[in-house]
Amino acid sequence: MDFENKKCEICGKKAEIFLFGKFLCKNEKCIEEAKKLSMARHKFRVVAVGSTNPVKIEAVKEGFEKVLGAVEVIGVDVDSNVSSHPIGLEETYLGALNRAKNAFEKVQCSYGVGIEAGLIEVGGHYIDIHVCVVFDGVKETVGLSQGFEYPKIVAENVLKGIEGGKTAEEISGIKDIGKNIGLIGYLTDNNITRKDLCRDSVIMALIPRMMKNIYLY
Ligand SMILES: O=P(O)(O)OP(=O)(O)OP(=O)(O)OC[C@H]1O[C@@H](n2cnc3c(O)ncnc32)[C@H](O)[C@@H]1O
Ligand SMILES: [Mg+2]
Repeated sequence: MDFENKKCEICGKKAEIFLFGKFLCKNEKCIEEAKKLSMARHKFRVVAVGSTNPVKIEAVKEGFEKVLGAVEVIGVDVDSNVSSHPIGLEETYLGALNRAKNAFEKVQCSYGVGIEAGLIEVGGHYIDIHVCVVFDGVKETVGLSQGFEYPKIVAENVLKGIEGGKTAEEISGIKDIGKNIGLIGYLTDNNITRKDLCRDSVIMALIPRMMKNIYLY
């Protein structure tokens, strides 16, 4: 980036860095001021989630607040236009993208967000992964969660067309497990919950939207 003749947008001295969407000198006070101004820009924004699953809605709220600041999150029932338990990264991504775009169309919002859990196979192991897509009406950004290996019976049932959540309920004895701690919560004694996986995927999808990164994407 060319800093020739560029002035710090806070104090007017020679600019040496580009941060929070501003040319800045390296003075701590200027950097702090620019950070405050950039956060102030992210006042209440409406974010529409393409799901009514409380785990996903809460995860989107926490992920956005961690990265972009205060938001109002609304969950809406939309079609993913993929199977109920997608297999393969491509189909899972498509489900998340469709949810994000459909939610964006349904609600007057700044961002539409889709989170889709899918099953990916690697080396004969079946991994549960969450894909998040954030759509702003023009471009989408994408992120993935940590993945964990599904117990064999769960993976086999998904391949037979039985949603993972159903088998997960049988294994754990927890009704609607996909709408609370998730199979991952049961398997890890709540050290990691499904909300954590969903929130991670949201934060990953927001990296390209952080002020300091925008010009890199
Ligand atoms: O209402 P939606 O948004 O569809 O919420 P969902 O829980 O069905 O979420 P997905 O469609 O994205 O998930 C596809 C399937 O994967 C299951 N699933 C994924 N991760 C899970 C977990 O950690 N615990 C239980 N089920 C899980 C989920 O229950 C679904 O049957
Ligand atoms: Mg579902």
